[in-house]
Formats: sequence, structure tokens, C-alpha cells
Amino acid sequence: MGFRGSTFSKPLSWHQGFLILQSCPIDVISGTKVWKRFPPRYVIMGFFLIVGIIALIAVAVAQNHHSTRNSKYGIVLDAGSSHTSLYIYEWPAEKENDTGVVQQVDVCDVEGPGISTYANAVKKAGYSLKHCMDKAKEKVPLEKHQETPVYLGATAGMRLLRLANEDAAKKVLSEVDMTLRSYPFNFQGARILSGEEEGAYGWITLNYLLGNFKQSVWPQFMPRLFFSTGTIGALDLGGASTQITFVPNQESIESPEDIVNFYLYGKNYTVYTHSFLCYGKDQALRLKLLQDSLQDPLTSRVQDPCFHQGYERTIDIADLQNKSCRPPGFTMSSYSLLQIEGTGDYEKCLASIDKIFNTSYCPYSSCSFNGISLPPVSGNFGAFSAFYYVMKFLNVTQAPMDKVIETVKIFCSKTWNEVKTEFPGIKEKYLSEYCFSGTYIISLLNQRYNFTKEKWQNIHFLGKIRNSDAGWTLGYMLNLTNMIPAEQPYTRPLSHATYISLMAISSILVISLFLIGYVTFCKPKCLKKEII
Ligand SMILES: Nc1ncnc2c1ncn2[C@@H]1O[C@H](COP(=O)(O)OP(=O)(O)O)[C@@H](O)[C@H]1O
Ligand SMILES: [Ca+2]
Repeated sequence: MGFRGSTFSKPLSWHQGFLILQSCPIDVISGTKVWKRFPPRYVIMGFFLIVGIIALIAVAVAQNHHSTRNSKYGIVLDAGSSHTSLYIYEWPAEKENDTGVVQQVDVCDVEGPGISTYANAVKKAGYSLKHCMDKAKEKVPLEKHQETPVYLGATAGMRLLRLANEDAAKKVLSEVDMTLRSYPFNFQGARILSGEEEGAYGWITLNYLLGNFKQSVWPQFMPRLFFSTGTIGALDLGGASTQITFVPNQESIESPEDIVNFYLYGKNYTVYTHSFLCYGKDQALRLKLLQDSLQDPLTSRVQDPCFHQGYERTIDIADLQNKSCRPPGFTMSSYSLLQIEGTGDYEKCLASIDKIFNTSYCPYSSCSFNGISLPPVSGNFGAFSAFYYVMKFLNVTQAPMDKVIETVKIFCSKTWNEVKTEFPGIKEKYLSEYCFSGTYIISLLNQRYNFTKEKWQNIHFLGKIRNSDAGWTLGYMLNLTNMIPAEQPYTRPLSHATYISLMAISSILVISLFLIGYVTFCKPKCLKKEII
């Protein structure tokens, strides 16, 4: 195809046209420079083209640079039964209602035990937090201190202390309050979370970090089939309580007290959540030991299959006795000290753990234990906190249920000396209890929650998601800062950065095409001379 009115003897392709444009400054026939003959309008056009490109790139860079710099911060202290951790979160100020933009930027582990253990030395409860709060002061930019909210949430350790001694719990909280108030942040209060809140916020954290609340604009135009909008259940194992939270398959949850309703990003969620106080792994071990102490009223020595052979521990029975956490059918022991001797036997350990659950009655169609309703577990679950620590130690976070059982069996059968030699760097308290903890997790998940072999595959043991720890703290902050809107905010199909970049590329393309078209169709004099 030729060009009408063309002075060329043969058709010229776009490709050729582009080559000619590039070769314009040099006279290819005579080899002499043609700069002098270059009309000023081309110089001006070239100049504007270069300025335009530079301007577009500068706008894109400045725009994106600005959005990463204007950050907001939030601090949450997780005052657990065994320890306190401080989390610092950061998010871009102008995107705070978008899903998945809040990130954990730092975590600080408070030295020493949980705040509830300071009931008899309350001053220490506040003092213990200073080191991490000082670190937070360094991490959060100075100019952001005043606007940065700080929250402290206490969990099952403080719930138990409140049940045992309300006054002591109040004093611990007020000490902690005083310390946190003395920092230049925007302190929002220290309080005890209910078990339901703990479960629900853990569920929100998981699903927020996994982007499960996100309803991108694309699915509205595509069949639902291609986009799963499901949520993932949450399993949290602490020291003093454990939580299970998920959206059940069946429409109605039989126990109204276990229902939480959320309206998030324009969607309704009816969530089942239950928190079992006294069934965190430390309290569950206490329940088991108390149960064991009743075994033989004639001796204070007990053979314990949940500890390794060769392991011995002497326990003050008074320490085990927590008025709020007692095994079914408990009677006071006549001994003050309990001497434990490990025998390391998984099957027997599983049988002894069984006794801390009451499964003799269920007023609903299905129960977990102690007469608590549990709808059939369905869908995927994220299992975090001690569920993750224990499975990670045993190296079975990805394993099928049979492999997990086999691994715990083998681990329990090792002697205490073997275990200590194999894992020299691990805290003795943790190391001595992994056999119990592993068995307890199998008992709870498989036997009480009814995660069968098939359903076990749907449990994902996880510590972090995209660098943020799985736990209730992020969900708590998102809720209190109103960062999860009820209605879905208007989301643009393209991100700001993509929009700017696409605009820049398209502008360059349009200008280039314009120039090529001009050169090809209008044939400026300088080009005609070269070809002729
Ligand atoms: N590395 C670890 N290995 C085993 N267990 C751990 C590890 N780190 C923490 N834990 C345990 O995880 C649990 C955390 O519970 P915590 O959050 O303090 O209590 P709660 O949530 O019941 O208030 C405790 O039992 C603690 O001993
Ligand atoms: Ca916890």
C-alpha cells in the first residue's frame, strides 16, 4: 500500500518512518551535518517533548513520595497472662479506610511475666512497660507522638485475677494506666478485653491481613465464581484462655451468646466465637495436674505421662489452686506439695488430658466440651499464638494430622536428657512442656473441636501474615480507630501510582505518535532532502 501524494518511489512503513526520524540530524548522502539546516520549530518541539517527559516523571515521583511519607501510627499493648508485647502499626494517612494498608512496623517484648502476676507488687506492673514505651518513643517520629493513639488490652490472666480479686485487678490496671499516661502519646485507656472481643478481634486481624474483606471493583463485573469472598476462621491458644471464631456453614447458631455480628465494607458477617477461660495451655496443664493430684490420696508423687522420662518437678499445690479454674469433680487435696515424675507416654497423656474436659452433657445439637455449643467447623482456619509456637517447634506446621500425632508421640517418648541435648538453646519451661502442649493441641482440635483428618488440612498454623503478627491487637486498633468502615469506600480501579505511571506512558506515546505521523505525512524539508 502506497501513500497518496507520496514523493517516495516505494511504500514507506511506520518502521522506516521511525528510522528516518532518528537519522534526521545527519545527512546520510553527503555525510555532512544538517544541524544548521534544522528548522527552529523542530528544536522547539524537541525541547517541549523533553520538558514534558521530565515534568510527567517528576509529578509521578513527587506524588508517590508524598503518599509514603505522610504516615500515621498506632500502638497496642497486648497484656497476656504470660507476657506483654507492644506493637507499633503504621499506615498512609490518606488511605486509612482502604483494606490491608495498616502494617506492623515494630514489636517489643516486655521483660518479665504478664501484668496479672504483679497483683502483690502493683508498682512493678507499670514499671515493667517503660522499656518498650521508651523504644516506641524512638520509633514513632517526634512530630507524630501527640496524635498516636496507645491502647492496652489485658486478656485472660487479668480476667482470672478480676474473678479472684477484683480490687487487685483494678490496682494493676490503674498503675499501668498511670505509666502509659506519662508518655507523650494519645493514651486511650487500659482495659480487660472480654473473651468474645479477644476472639472477634483475632478474626478481624486475620481476615484484614489476608485481604478477605476487600471487595475489589472487578468482581462486580465478573461472575462471582471466579472470586472467593470467604473469610477464614481464627484459633488462638493463649496461656490462660483459648478462642475459636469462624463463620459457620449453617444459618443459625444455637447459642445466641456466641454470636457476633459485623457489618464491614458493605457486607454482613454472622460470626460464632467462644473463649474458654482456664483452657489456655498453662491453665490446662494446671487443671491436669490438679486432676492428677487426686489420683492417689495416699501419695503426693504422681507419674506424669505428659513429661519426659527422667524429668522431675515439684509443685506447690496452693499455686495450682485458682478458684476460677478447677477440674470437673474437684476436691481439695490433703498434700501441699506435688512431686511429678515424667514417664513420656503420648497415649496416656492424651487420656489424662481428656479428663479436664466435661463431655457428659450437651444441651445443643453439637458441643465442644463443658456443655458449650459448637457448630460444625467449616472452611479454612488460621491457628496462631501458642498453636503456632508449639507446632513450629515440632516442625509440623504443614503436616497432615497423622504426621503431627506421630511426631508428638516420638517427641514425648524421648528422655529428658535426650531432649535437653538435642535442643540446648530453648527455655527449660517451654522445652519441658512441648510434649504436654502438643498433645493438648491434638486433643483440643481433633477431639473437642472435631477437626477430622480431612478438616485438619484446612488449619494453617501461622505466626505472621505479611510481616504483621497474627493476634487480636491489630483488629482491636482497627475497630477503635474506626478504620474499618461499615460501607465499602469508593475504590478506584487503579492505584494512584499506577494511574500516574499510565498517564505518563500514554502521554509520551501520544506525543511520539504525533511526531511520527507528522514526519511521515507532512515530510519536513530536511527529511525530503535526505531521501532524494
Ligand atoms: N516460644 C514459645 N514456645 C512455647 N510456648 C510459648 C512460646 N512463646 C510463648 N508461649 C506461650 O504462649 C502462650 C501465650 O499466652 P498469653 O498470650 O500470654 O496468654 P493469654 O492470651 O491467655 O492471656 C503462653 O502459654 C506462653 O507460655
Ligand atoms: Ca494472648
